[in-house]
Amino acid sequence: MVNEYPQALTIAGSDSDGSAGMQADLHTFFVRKVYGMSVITACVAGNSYGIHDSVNMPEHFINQEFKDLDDDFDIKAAKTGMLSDAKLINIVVDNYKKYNFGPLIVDPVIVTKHGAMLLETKAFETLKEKLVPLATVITPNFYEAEKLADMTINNDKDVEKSAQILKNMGAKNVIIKGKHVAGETKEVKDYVLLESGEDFWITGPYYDTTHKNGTGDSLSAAITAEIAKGKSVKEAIIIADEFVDAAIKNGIEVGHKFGPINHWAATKLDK
Ligand SMILES: Nc1ncnc2c1ncn2[C@@H]1O[C@H](COP(=O)(O)OP(=O)(O)O)[C@@H](O)[C@H]1O
Ligand SMILES: Cc1ncc(COP(=O)(O)OP(=O)(O)O)c(N)n1
Repeated sequence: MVNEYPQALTIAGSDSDGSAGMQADLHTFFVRKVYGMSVITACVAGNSYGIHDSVNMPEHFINQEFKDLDDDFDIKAAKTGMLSDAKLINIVVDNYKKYNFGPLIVDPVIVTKHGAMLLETKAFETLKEKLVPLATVITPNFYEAEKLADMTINNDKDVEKSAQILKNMGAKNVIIKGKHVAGETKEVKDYVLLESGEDFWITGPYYDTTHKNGTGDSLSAAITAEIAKGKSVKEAIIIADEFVDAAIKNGIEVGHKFGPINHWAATKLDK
């Protein structure tokens, strides 16, 4: 017997410790029951203590990855992650426009929660001009929203304003992940602004844990998986938020410092 599963793509960097980047995306695709494929843009060497080196993939190799996937598969949705610099953003944008891989979920990865820069500062303008307008959904964290909207965010009204700025740049739907500071935050709040103009906040408990690497990757990958299965953007965002909440709440003990979230914890939420 041959089973059919929707196919989804991550266009992202590889994270050697498996907690974030493409590995977190593929863990997420797997437990959300979509078949995951990858276009590797860069490779990061690191572990639970931090990131220690990275290299970008050559242009000809990335072009070949896109071509090979297009030649053979029926990808229903795709997401972007770490793109390192303006050159990689342009390569990805050109390939994405050339092929049909469905709705694009843009996780505008700039910096990890432990402070490692994954995108050159001088590439911010290219990200805004070239990639943001292609986004079916864009998923910045608080810091990324400030950088992309070019404003300081002090309160909920500012979060809403930054989402509208991203929408005006061409992103169809926006989710801004709330600010959270260990020891201070009691509740996490993500703000959603949909293409229709409908907007809402998703709130949940803050888990004080050192095991939360890859939360943003997993959220955007779960949105991608649910859209690949045919869910609406609104349904996909709500399911993905629940999924990441359960994966943070039930962490797994791997490594000696900052560890991963537990994608298995959330399989019971499968819908
Ligand atoms: N400690 C936490 N407790 C509960 N939810 C969290 C926690 N950290 C992140 N989240 C949630 O995980 C998702 C990803 O957010 P975030 O960690 O800010 O993204 P990023 O990894 O891009 O910085 C959001 O839905 C956010 O609300
Ligand atoms: C290769 C690679 N890509 C992305 C990240 C950052 O992942 P993200 O989920 O956005 O952020 P953290 O929750 O891990 O801070 C990464 N670390 N490596």
